[in-house]
Amino acid sequence: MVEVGAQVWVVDDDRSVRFVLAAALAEAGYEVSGFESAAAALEALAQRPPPQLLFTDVRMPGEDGLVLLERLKAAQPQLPVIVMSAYTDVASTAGAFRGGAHEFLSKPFDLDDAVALAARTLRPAAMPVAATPVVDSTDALIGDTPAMRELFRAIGRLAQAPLNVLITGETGTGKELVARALHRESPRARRPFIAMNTAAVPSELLESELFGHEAGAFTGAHKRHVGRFEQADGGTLFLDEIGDMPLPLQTRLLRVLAEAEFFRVGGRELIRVDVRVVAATHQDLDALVAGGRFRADLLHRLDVVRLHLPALRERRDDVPTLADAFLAAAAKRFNAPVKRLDAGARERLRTHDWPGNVRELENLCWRLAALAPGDVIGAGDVRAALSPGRVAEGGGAAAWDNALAAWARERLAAGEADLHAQARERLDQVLLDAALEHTGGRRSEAAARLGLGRNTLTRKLGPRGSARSRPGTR
Ligand SMILES: Nc1ncnc2c1ncn2[C@@H]1O[C@H](COP(=O)(O)OP(=O)(O)OP(=O)(O)O)[C@@H](O)[C@H]1O
Repeated sequence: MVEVGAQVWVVDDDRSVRFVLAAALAEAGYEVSGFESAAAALEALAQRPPPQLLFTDVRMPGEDGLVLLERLKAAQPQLPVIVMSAYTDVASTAGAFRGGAHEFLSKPFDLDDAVALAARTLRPAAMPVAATPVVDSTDALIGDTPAMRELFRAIGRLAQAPLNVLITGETGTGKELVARALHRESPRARRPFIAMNTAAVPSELLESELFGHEAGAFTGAHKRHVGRFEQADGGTLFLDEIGDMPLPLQTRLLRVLAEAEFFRVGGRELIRVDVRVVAATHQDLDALVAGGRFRADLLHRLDVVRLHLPALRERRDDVPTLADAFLAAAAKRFNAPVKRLDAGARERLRTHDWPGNVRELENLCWRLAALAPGDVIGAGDVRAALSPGRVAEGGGAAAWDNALAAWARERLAAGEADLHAQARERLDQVLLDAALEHTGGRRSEAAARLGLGRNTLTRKLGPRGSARSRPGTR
């Protein structure tokens, strides 16, 4: 039942917003008063009974809507406040929810939605939200499409709640950035954010990575190691690629999540932790559960709330904005003037399919910033940078392509026939050497980093393998 006759206040310096919202609410049966500033609303509050619901804009001359929210929450903690703003970034939505906003309404909004929201709000009692210190925002999530605005609202709201969150979405859609935003805007912001990519750690090391081990717990464990759970105490643990977690470890993780305590590997001391777990995956976990490869009970525990990140091709209007931001970041890093995209380039970017999502776009922009001649980037430059073989990864890809093409041309000119086999062998060698160097000779880790099985890596290493890996390493 809508509480008809309830008092609703609308605070906005924009007369037309005030007018149309007040009219729509009045038509729905509410008693509406409009105010053009925070000061006017506060003054009225000192003189008459408070309303049952208040809508406020954020940016207004004088004190802004968030200050008004703060004052209202101090004076009338139970009064639900709906914050309206054209700025739907995470910092704004989180700021509003942190200040105790009941809801966040992105402008421009549909009047019917606003009225429905008022009705919903006035039905049950409003939920008070704990206040926390404001934290600076970095790693801004960019996006202005409806899907992203919805996501930002959800992040703002969820950051305050001590719930586990599961983030789904294709590779490169920004899952880690969302996890960081959830942490940054949460009451845990001053404690650590610890990330672990399940797929990047060899399965035999995962348990000790997560829970730590005591000295001598297994061969090679010379010193006590504090696991990620302990490192994240009081903060947030981000478990990326959770779908890759082996079943036995899923069982252990489930137990730890249920009990908030565990033993280090080989340890006797019971470790208690207070950790919020945010997990992410690009896989369909429900399908993995159906196939018996992921525990249903673990999924339920991680998936208290699910945030889905749309693929970039589902929000094409964000592409030019993201591209501008990446070009600006690249220019800053190169200490060079910012390159601009002309209309053709923007359209070419918008219509690309982006299998690698935002990461692919980011890499492309860095290539364009480094390689496109001139300060204005045209459709031709974009097309060249998008040409096959250059799409997915890495700022050095263009140089690599050029070197490979030169090599191929040379061999073809020399009349050679089995170029592909030769190229593959070189590719394997270069990748393996780089990965082994990176991991200090640890083969399992090198294989995981390359996305190869350990047996495949050993096969590729061939006879040279035994000479290369260090004694005692795995
Ligand atoms: N909305 C966004 N605004 C700005 N940058 C973004 C956005 N989404 C993603 N990025 C950038 O794209 C890159 C990939 O993002 P991120 O690592 O969060 O993706 P992911 O979904 O976790 O990828 P994966 O599944 O491969 O781990 C990062 O450099 C990130 O900063």
